[in-house]
Amino acid sequence: MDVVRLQNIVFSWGKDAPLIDIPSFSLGKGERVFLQGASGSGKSTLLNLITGLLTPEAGHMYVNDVDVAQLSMLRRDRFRADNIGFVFQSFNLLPYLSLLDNVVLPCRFSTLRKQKAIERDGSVKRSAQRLLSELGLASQLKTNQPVIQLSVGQQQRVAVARALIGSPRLLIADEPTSALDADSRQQFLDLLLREVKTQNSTLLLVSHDPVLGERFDRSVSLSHINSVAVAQGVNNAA
Ligand SMILES: Nc1ncnc2c1ncn2[C@@H]1O[C@H](COP(=O)(O)OP(=O)(O)OP(=O)(O)O)[C@@H](O)[C@H]1O
Repeated sequence: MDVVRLQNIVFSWGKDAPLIDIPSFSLGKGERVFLQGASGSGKSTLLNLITGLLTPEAGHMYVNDVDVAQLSMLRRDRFRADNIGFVFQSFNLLPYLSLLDNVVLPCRFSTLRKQKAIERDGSVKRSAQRLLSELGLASQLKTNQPVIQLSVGQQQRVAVARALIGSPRLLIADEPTSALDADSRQQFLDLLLREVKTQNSTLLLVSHDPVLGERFDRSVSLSHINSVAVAQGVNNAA
């Protein structure tokens, strides 16, 4: 079964010519896909379309067989909270909350993820503790300090635990390794790929670092799936 299926998706920013025109693109259940492309080619825009933060002008955007673009904004927000975990370049953690409080947040917004966390670990708190321990943050968990006191690499792992709690079917990661050095990048990827596999979630990760692509089930270049040629882009993903 496909977790994500795009059909004839067209999107433009304002009155500009289309940036995205994708006849067909899909992600299978449990598949881990690396997305690369020139700077400015529309990778982040595509991720925002898949998550329903942006609405296409035409086409169908199915996530778990639900056409996200057809949902009202309220239902889209609920659908996103239930089904999609995010890891952003800037983490988007709440700096003065503890690591545990940051990780449990998605379960406050999604009853489905809360139920799944409870089914798996007995409680949301225990699920957050398990993920943080598996991600190497057991000692930080004991002091449960505000995330602002953690290193960049540690904050990144908190962001991964938050994205994974309640086993969302789809994980979206936009340049999640850009703040890390080469060794830390590989370690971070080890953790992310392992956890995603354990949960049988589908992963779509965007990065400019083509070396990381070797670790994925499939590597996709946006220019290969997008009919629009973006001339102004600087191809730093070659
Ligand atoms: N909010 C916005 N309003 C108008 N145009 C936008 C907006 N966000 C992005 N764009 C434009 O869409 C194009 C694609 O941007 P996007 O961020 O999706 O590219 P990207 O491939 O993720 O780039 P990068 O690799 O540099 O992060 C750019 O020309 C950008 O200026």
